[in-house]
Amino acid sequence: MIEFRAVTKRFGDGTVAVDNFDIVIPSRKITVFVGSSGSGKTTLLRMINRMVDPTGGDIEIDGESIMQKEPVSLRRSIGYVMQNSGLLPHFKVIDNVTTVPMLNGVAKKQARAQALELLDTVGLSRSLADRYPSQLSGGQQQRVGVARGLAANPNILLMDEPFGAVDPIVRAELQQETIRLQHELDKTIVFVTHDIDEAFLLGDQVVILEKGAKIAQVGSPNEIMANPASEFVASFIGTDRGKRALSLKKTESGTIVIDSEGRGAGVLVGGSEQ
Ligand SMILES: Nc1ncnc2c1ncn2[C@@H]1O[C@H](COP(=O)(O)OP(=O)(O)OP(=O)(O)O)[C@@H](O)[C@H]1O
Repeated sequence: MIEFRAVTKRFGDGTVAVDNFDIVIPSRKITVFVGSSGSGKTTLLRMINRMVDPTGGDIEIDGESIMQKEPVSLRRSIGYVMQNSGLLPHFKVIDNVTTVPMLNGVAKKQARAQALELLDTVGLSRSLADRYPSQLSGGQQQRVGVARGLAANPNILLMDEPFGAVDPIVRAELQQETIRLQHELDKTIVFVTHDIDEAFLLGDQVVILEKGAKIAQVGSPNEIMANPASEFVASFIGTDRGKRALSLKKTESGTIVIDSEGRGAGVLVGGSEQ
């Protein structure tokens, strides 16, 4: 469990990126921070592994304050996957994946064997191990980024807009892979996105943020969709329009579900129409 308690981050120029933020992030689930640009998502994520230190409040991992931990070893014990994969361009795939375990003292041979297994885990062929990042597609690079994030076998995986730069089809694949990996590996994943559809697809817990990381609503996707806490949330998640604003329409051949534009979206199965 990760707990933020009254966490504030004021940068040197006076910008308050995070203002008095509280949340409990449960273990072995996916928590998604979602909000528009500048709402403080990345700052929140980076405070968990002390890439950024809070200026107020405290963050605990399993009851221990991270401020008591040595930043470099903390960072190496938590996986981090960023947009554009963040791979080292002059390192082969295999060396990108083995870097952190070897810094942690794992012998090279063992680190390489584990890295090849991780390529299997993230759905990449082992034949790509000796390529350089520039010789991979964007989606493959992101998979290597995930393998690298998992390399030190962390309990916690931080993912910062990891699929923002890939095309929609590959993105959908990578989203499904993330769900599969979480089920298989049982990690605590904290995921940042500005895409509410991605947040609802991946999140067990979704945290909708406004400027200053003010929580507009926190809950499961179903809770938020069924009961948006404010007009801001309703508008952000789109329950007032498009494919999430569904209604029933009786037609001569039966009742169908339509979206806000009147397009057929499906039928109700197994439930009451009332
Ligand atoms: N090093 C810094 N110095 C000063 N201000 C910063 C710094 N890093 C971030 N900020 C500011 O803090 C606020 C939150 O930034 P942050 O990157 O956390 O937002 P975000 O929600 O992740 O945005 P995006 O989706 O665009 O990445 C913004 O106003 C940003 O300009």
